[in-house]
Amino acid sequence: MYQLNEFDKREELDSQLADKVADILTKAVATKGKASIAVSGGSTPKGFFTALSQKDLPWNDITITLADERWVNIESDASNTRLVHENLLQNNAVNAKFFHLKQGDELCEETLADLNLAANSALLPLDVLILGMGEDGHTASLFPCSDEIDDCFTTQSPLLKVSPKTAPHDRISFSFAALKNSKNVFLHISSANKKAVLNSALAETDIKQMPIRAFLQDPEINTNVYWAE
Ligand SMILES: O=C1O[C@H](COP(=O)(O)O)[C@@H](O)[C@H](O)[C@H]1O
Repeated sequence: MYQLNEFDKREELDSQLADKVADILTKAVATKGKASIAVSGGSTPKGFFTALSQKDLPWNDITITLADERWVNIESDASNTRLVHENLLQNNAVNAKFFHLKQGDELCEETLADLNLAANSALLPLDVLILGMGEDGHTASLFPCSDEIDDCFTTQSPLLKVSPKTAPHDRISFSFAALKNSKNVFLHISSANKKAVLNSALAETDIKQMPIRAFLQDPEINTNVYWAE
C-alpha cells in the first residue's frame, strides 16, 4: 500500500518530511528510550538531511544507519556514509549514534554475520525507514540486475551483499525482510523522471523486475511516498 504526498518545491518536501520524521523519533524515544532510523544515499536526500539535522531532538538516544551502502572508503564521493556525515550528522544531530554498514576492508561472510548480530540488537526493527529509488526501480540496494535479487527477497538475515551489474560498486543492503518490518516507511523521490518510474512501478506487479514495487504493493506495508518536481 502507498500514499502519495506531492509538493511543488523540493524545499517544501524536505521541510515537511523532516517535521514528520522528527515527530516519530521524538515519540519513539519518549515511549521506549531510544529510536532508530535508516536513511538512503544517492543524490536525493541532502536537503532533507540538513532540515532534519536542525531539529531539536533527543539525538543522544537516536541511532542513524543507512538502508544500503556502497562498499567504498568513506573518503569516496560514492560513500553514502560520507553523505550522511557531511549533511545529517551535523548541527543538533551531531550527537546521534551512527551504525556503520561499511566495516573493514572485505565484505565477507564473517563481516556480515557480525553486522547482522549488531543490527538485530541495536537497530531492528527500525522506527523510521527512508527509501530512495533508482530509475531501474531499485530501492536500498535491492537491484533487479543483480544475481542476488532472489536472496534480497527471501533471506531472513538483516543484511546481505549485492553486486549490481548496471551500477558501480559492491553493496551491502538491508534485506526486504528487515526493511519490511520498519514501523514507518517513507519513499523520498524527486523529478519528473522518478514520477514516471513510480508510475511504471505501479502499473505492474513483478517485484524482482522493480523491487520498489514490493513497498508500494505489499498490503502489509504502508509506504508514504514524498515526491516533488
Ligand atoms: O545507489 C543508490 O541509489 C538509490 C537512488 O539514488 P538517487 O541518486 O537516484 O536518489 C539510493 O536510494 C541508494 O541509497 C543508493 O545507494
